[in-house]
Amino acid sequence: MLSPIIVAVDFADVKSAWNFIDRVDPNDCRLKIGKELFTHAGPDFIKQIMKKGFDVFLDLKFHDIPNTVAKAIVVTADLGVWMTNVHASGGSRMMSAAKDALYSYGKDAPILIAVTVLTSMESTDLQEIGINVSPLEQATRLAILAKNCGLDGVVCSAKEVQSFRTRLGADFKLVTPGIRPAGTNPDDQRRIMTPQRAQAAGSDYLVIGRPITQAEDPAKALQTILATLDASKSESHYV
Ligand SMILES: O=c1ccn([C@@H]2O[C@H](COP(=O)(O)O)[C@@H](O)[C@H]2O)c(=O)[nH]1
Repeated sequence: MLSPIIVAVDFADVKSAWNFIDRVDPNDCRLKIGKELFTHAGPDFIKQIMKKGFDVFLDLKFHDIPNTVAKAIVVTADLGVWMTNVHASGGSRMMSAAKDALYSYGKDAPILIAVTVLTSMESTDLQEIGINVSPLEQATRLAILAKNCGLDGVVCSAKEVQSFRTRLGADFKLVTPGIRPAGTNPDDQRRIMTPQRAQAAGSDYLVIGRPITQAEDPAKALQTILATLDASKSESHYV
C-alpha cells in the first residue's frame, strides 16, 4: 500500500516542513524526522503528522548507556511512531536493552533498527577513529550484532544491501540513506546509490532528503523519483 520512499524532512523551519507535508500523500512516502526538525518542533509536531496518516520514522539515533537508551526508546514507543533507531556501535548490551524495553508493546512496538556505518563515512573516516577495516566489513559486523540482539533491521548504505540480504535474511529490514538520483550532488554523502539501483539491490526503504527537500518544488521532486521506481517491487500501487 505504501511506496518504499522515506523522505528525510530536514527543513530548517516548521513552516517549510508543513509546506511540503501538506502537499504529499501518505501513500507516496513515509516521513523521517531527525534531530534538526525534532529539536525545533518536538513531540507535538510528530503527533500532528501522524494524525494526517503518515508513518513516522523518528531518527534520533540514540547512543548512550543501556539504561538511558532503553528509557528514551520507551518514550518514542509511547509517541506511537512507526520506526525508531539506535547506533549499533553502542554495543549489544545497549541494543538488547532497547529491544527489551519494547517487549510490553507487543505488535504496537515501533520497528527498531540500528545504524551501522553512517553513509557519510568512507574508509579514511573509519581509520581516523581507529577502525582499520572497510565500511562493508564494519557495517557487516554491526548488522550481525544488531540481528543477534533481536533488532528488526539496520540503516546501511545501498551498496551493502546485496551482501546483507544474503547474510541476514529476507525479513531483516534494510533502510538505506545516501540515495542520489543520477547526476545529482552527493553533498556530504559518500556511499551512495541511485533510487533505481538501490531498489533493484533489495533495499526495503530508500531514505531521501536533500534531492527532494532542496528541490525548487519538493512535492514534484518526490513524484519524479517515484515515477522511476518499479511499483511491482514494493508494497505499493504508487504509479
Ligand atoms: O547513515 C546514515 C544515517 C542517517 N542518515 C540520515 O538520512 C538523511 C539523508 O539525507 P540526504 O539529504 O538525502 O543526504 C539525513 O536525515 C541523515 O541524517 C544518513 O544520511 N546516513
